[in-house]
Amino acid sequence: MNLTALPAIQLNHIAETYGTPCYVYDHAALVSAFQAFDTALQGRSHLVCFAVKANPSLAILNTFARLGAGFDIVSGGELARVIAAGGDASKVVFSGVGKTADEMRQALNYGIKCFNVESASELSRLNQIAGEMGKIAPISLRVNPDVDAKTHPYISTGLKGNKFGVAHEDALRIYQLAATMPNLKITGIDCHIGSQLTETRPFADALDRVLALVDALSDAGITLEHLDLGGGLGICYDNETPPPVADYIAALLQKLQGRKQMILLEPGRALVGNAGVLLTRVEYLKAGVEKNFAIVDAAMNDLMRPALYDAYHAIEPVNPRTSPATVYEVVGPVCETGDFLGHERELSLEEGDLLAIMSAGAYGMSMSSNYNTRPRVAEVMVRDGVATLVREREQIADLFKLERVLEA
Ligand SMILES: Cc1ncc(COP(=O)(O)O)c(C=O)c1O
Ligand SMILES: N[C@@H](CCCC[NH3+])C(=O)O
Repeated sequence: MNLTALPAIQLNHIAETYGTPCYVYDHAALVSAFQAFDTALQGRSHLVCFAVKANPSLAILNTFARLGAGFDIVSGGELARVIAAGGDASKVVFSGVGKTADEMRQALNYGIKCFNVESASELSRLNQIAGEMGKIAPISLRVNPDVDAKTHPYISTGLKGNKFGVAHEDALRIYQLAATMPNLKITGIDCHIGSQLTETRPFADALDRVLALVDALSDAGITLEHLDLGGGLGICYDNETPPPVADYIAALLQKLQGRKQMILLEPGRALVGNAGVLLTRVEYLKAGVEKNFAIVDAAMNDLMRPALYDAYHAIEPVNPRTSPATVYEVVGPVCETGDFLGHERELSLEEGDLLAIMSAGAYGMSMSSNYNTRPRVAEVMVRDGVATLVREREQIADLFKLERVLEA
């Protein structure tokens, strides 16, 4: 996202009206990111399932639902959000290695499109629960293709040693097992190899492995209605050069020529990452012995990606100054040395300045916490120049309203 998308005058106004820290989302950027996927898939039966974990804001889910999106969920909570936001349960796929019995019941009751099953044990549990409910559960197996996604190890999911999916070499056998289970219907195959991928190659390699399985399944008499190729397309945070959506999809479609199945994708970051910024104000400037610190009012609990993955987010002054820049560590008020938002940033700052932490629309608010008893921040969406508060800032009393002290 570049700051010209949301003019400084508007960001200043949002900060004054709703306070900081505050996430701000650009509706037009959300729409155009979704349309890039949808358009590239035109002419194929397809469903773009937004990965809710990237940003579960009701306003964002509702924006995508209106555009016809499906949703990739990983919990009963995410399913409830999709429904609350006006999403269509019949366009929901349910991923995740640890689905509980209650979550399975909830999803069966809503009539989701497909369970992306990640183990043989999960298959048995789902078969049993569907049977108890007198329902047939639509399933695909999430296959782990053992392909290196070439991304941060914490967010790589398609290698043999990862907990996700069933091993490629076990998949045929487990599909055959599924075919014997009376309360399951095999509808697809699923594969997701990791997040923030910046090359097409790992996607293409994974697809080759998936298609080899599709053919083996077909030879074994198991036909599929859809192929779910997961999410994972990266965005530019700094100087990465991920393929444009159209090129990434063209590379997949080239391999899918002659195949009739519906194509599902589960993008998260690519739909929301560059549609959001985190606004924060400089509280103090502090000259240390070795480093200068810009202490801002946002912290690792609001945006944990830098602390967790050493991830880079550009930091831009909303109202740039012309005075000479200083090199700052941009840090928050949390009591951890790992509480930083940016290292060695050249900025010209004064206390009270407003900063925008860029590319914060994905895995920002969704991974925020109340660490240090900090209320989660407000969220604002801008559509056609109008800013709307889509989530109120938490009140401190909210943070302990579920707690009790022991009686004396
Ligand atoms: C199963 C599954 N699908 C989709 C996604 C979305 O990934 P991304 O935000 O990288 O597109 C994830 C997260 O990596 C995931 O685990
Ligand atoms: N939370 C990660 C992405 C994880 C994807 C979840 N499967 C990030 O911020 O980059």
